[in-house]
Amino acid sequence: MGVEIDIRGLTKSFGRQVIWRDVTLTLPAGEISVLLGPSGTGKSVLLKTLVGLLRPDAGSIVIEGQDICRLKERDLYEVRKLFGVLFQDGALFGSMNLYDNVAFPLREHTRKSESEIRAVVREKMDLVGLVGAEDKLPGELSGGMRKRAGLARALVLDPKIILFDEPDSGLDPVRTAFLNQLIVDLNQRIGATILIVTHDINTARTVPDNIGLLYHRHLAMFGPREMLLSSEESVVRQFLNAQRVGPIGMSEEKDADELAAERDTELPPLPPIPLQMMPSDGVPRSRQRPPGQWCAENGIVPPAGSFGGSDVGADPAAAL
Ligand SMILES: Nc1ncnc2c1ncn2[C@@H]1O[C@H](COP(=O)(O)OP(=O)(O)OP(=O)(O)O)[C@@H](O)[C@H]1O
Repeated sequence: MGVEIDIRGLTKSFGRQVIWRDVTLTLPAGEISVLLGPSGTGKSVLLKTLVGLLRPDAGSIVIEGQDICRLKERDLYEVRKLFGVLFQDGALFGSMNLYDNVAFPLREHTRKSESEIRAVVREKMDLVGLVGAEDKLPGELSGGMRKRAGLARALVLDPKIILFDEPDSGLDPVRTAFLNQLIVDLNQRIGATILIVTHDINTARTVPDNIGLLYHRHLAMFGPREMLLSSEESVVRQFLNAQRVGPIGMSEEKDADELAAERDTELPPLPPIPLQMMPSDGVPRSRQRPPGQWCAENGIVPPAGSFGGSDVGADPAAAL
């Protein structure tokens, strides 16, 4: 089962460049969260800070009662075992075949015998649909296969937290849909806490339980998927609906003249909130909320046509 990550007042600068300040959010245990934000807003820096590869200037990250920002390197090494990280390109060793790549963390961090390692590698390769490709070198694989191999390797130590850095980068929409399904199925199966950094709006709208948006050196909003998808907050609305009208410009922020020029531009209505992606077997994940529940509980009327026209508050399995 996953663990909660409690982030309070996190601030990070490189020299005089403030990346973000006072970032506060809780990643709920066992839920899937997505982090969005224009390029350069420090999403990857946040992921690296979560696994202790970068130290923040201020703030805390509490996991299982320990503030990892205050841990010594030796203790951090133990905490890192809670994490599985899928980097953008899979971060595989080019000279090792897939089997050895996936076995690597087990050989480095455990005392398992080679036959035990074989069983774990086979299970994870099976989970990501790569059985039979064990002898291939990373260079012989497509981008999607490399990502899946990277995911198998991220899973071998049975992580309680899985971080995905742009899992959809370089993938076509079909492969992205398959990978997203794999993430949802994985969450259902092992209950890990998952954080996905992505630029893919479709992923952000359909996969997570929660969405966060980094913008202008702070966390503009973080909360349940339906809260963000029904938000009238201009930056959230612009980003999640991929619109040009709004405060985000080509180089992050529009200036006063640009904003004044579009003051009278009428924004298109919010698009319907789509149904959340279900696990392949149609059984809702343990932390999955029925469609429309958040809106109903908070007195928000979702945009017309939301949830595929299903009844608000209906059982997600029934909505398929
Ligand atoms: N180790 C570092 N030293 C100095 N500056 C850094 C370092 N790592 C990142 N930065 C800077 O931090 C800022 C945020 O980078 P980051 O890669 O986290 O952005 P991002 O939101 O993930 O962008 P993208 O969506 O384009 O991947 C950038 O200006 C980058 O140059």
